[in-house]
Amino acid sequence: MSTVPTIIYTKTDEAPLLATYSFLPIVQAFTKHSGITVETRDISLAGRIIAQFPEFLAEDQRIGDHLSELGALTLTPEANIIKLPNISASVPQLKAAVAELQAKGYALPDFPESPQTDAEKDIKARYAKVMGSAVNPVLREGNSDRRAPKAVKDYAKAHPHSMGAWSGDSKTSVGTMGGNGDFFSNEKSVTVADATDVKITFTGADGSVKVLKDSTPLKAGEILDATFMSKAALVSFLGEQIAKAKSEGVLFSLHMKATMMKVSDPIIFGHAVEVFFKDLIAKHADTIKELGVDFRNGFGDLVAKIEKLPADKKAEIEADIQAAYANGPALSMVNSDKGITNLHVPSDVIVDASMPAMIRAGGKVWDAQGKTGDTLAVIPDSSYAGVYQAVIDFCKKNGPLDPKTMGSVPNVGLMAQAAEEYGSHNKTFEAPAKGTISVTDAAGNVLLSHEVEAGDIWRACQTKDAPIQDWVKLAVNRARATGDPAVFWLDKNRAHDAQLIAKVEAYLKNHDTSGLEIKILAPADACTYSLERIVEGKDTISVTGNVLRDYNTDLFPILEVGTSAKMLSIVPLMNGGGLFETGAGGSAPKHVEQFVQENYLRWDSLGEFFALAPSFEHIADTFKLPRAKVLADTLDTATGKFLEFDRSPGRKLGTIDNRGSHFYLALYWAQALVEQTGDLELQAIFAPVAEQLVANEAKIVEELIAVQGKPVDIGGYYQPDDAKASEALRPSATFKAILEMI
Ligand SMILES: NC(=O)C1=CN([C@@H]2O[C@H](COP(=O)(O)OP(=O)(O)OC[C@H]3O[C@@H](n4cnc5c(N)ncnc54)[C@H](OP(=O)(O)O)[C@@H]3O)[C@@H](O)[C@H]2O)C=CC1
Ligand SMILES: O=C(O)CCC(=O)C(=O)O
Ligand SMILES: [Mg+2]
Repeated sequence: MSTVPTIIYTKTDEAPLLATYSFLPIVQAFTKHSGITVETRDISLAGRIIAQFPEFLAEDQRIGDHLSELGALTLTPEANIIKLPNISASVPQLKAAVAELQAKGYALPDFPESPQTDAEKDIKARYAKVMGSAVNPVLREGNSDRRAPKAVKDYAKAHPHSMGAWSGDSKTSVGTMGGNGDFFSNEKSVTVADATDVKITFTGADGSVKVLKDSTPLKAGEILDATFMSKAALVSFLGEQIAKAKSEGVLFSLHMKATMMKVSDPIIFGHAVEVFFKDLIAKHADTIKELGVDFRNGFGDLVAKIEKLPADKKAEIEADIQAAYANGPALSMVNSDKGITNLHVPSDVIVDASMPAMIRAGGKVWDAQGKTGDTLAVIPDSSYAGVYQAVIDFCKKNGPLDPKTMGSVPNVGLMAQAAEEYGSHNKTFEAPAKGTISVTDAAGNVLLSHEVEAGDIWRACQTKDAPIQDWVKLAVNRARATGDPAVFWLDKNRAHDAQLIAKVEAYLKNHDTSGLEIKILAPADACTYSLERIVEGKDTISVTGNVLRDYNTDLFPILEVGTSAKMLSIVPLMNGGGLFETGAGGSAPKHVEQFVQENYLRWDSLGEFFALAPSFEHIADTFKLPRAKVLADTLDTATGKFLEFDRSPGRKLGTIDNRGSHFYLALYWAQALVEQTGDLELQAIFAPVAEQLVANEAKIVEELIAVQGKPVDIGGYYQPDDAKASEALRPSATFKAILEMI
């Protein structure tokens, strides 16, 4: 065990990275006399790309594989990681990041779209390692406990965020395939009694055999599922939905998770683009082929590549694009000013955040004119789509939820060791032809098999037993700690869930559940049950699998407290370490755009504050370091005061932004350190600091606000220049000087 208490503060991307330039120096100053070391590790997209290609780069450009290092650390009891959100890159983002780094002098290889040689295949495989959700599954060696702290709920009740109106005649609804060839309907699941190693094989109708994955070790008691989405069913479903949106006069929107489901969902996304623009694509098939357009990267891939065409050809295609828009249903927009539609980039619209935002807005999305309208929200697979329909039905009947009075739905999520769908990407395949895909164990027994057609998307998912036991324990602990009902969102009619229910029922018996209300309900029913309670101001713990963990921890926070940035998000690692995620949301790309345009950062760091307190507590416990507990308690007090005085970033220029909010946190933290009497040495150290911060409040705030309103250069998007970014994010000389006193 390491002897120096160390917090690893992750260096990530976009808005959280910008916030780090301002906040980390504060954390380092406040921990300086505590015996705690605060170090960073670079898990940004740029850092992860660089780490893959050492031999292409100069010595001083190389970065070690910090992600693997942290992955190993999560297996140890002293692991203590503050994990900020990072980019889960789609192909367009990956290419943009590579281009930026190349322009900065990094001799990285281009991303090979269709690799031919072994060397190109190796390069593509290395890039594949950093694509999509490549970070979280490595670090999440524990299950998740996400909830809105009481102070945040109280704040939302006192300062309710806006909620769009919902009327009974809203035409918004969810479109999903249902029992028609989707993942839900085709799922098969087994629990293996003994450890084994399974092989995934495709056998063509012509008798040819291809091993898709040679080895997947399973532990005793592990659940293994397999399922597929029929391409034919999907394509015909998408055609129907597009026609339906048009006939109902609502905006068509598609909601996928192409980042986390990085193999299956870009394929589905690509089909949606191809169906929507069917005539255009048929008419220009040859040109599209020549240009090497890949619709899995979104319609934007075509829009970008036609730039290379001669002017007349380009104009012809552009006119046909306009005709396609005019012919189809109106498309929901990501950015109507720039003409970016829902189908442009697969990572622009991500279901966990996009559906709650739509629901919060009263069932509305943006149209091409910048107005809002009702939508047919298409979520092809029906495993979880019903949850959103349940919320929509509830709001249509009862009107919008009221943040002033509503209860809460915290979440206990099964995610350790890449549980369920989010661990499926290395076991997801597009069927090469008509045939059978089978999973056989080490003894040659067929565990699962499906008849597939060319293009069907087949996937297998694993869920280990130890994480399930840990998850059940965590659920019981939360129910005991709160007295609230705990509902397992599991559907006995779904193959995987049926296996899980058997385990849940067995493992609940290992715990004292007397007096606790524990239920198992199918997801949509569990959602309705929780909503019926939420309007009565009651809390209901949602105990879910990995995907619903992701969905629910944006859905309920966004409705309850306006954003998932304010969530406490703890991952008690199974070997005793702690992973403290900051909030439950992402890296807020649009905040960066605003920052570089007008030097204003709207990012709210409450998630970071909430993560840091239990991180200190973990150190206090693990290293028997009372001073760490003092830091935790005083930070808690400071965060409470921060909420009470409403010091989160404002929404408009001229108010304090992220940097000002950090100043106030520092001020309140210093004051709390002075007010405590348990550690007199710390009290003495922080007395002059608190005094200086109070005395200079007006000056510091003025210095922080003075820089707003003009563009600012941070020297890069994916890899900002540290010196420039640090200067931009720490514009108050007075505040800096006071921190240096510590
Ligand atoms: N843990 C992780 O590493 C996660 C990473 N991601 C990644 O983040 C990127 C963007 O994902 P996306 O789905 O757009 O979701 P985001 O959560 O980044 O953005 C959705 C919106 O949430 C609001 N928001 C989120 N966090 C904050 C914050 N701290 N302060 C203020 N507002 C906030 C903002 O909108 P508003 O105007 O409504 O306030 C923001 O535009 C992707 O690359 C995705 O893969 C996503 C989720 C988790
Ligand atoms: O890892 C990712 O890509 C996103 C994670 C996420 O959305 C979540 O855990 O809530
Ligand atoms: Mg999420």
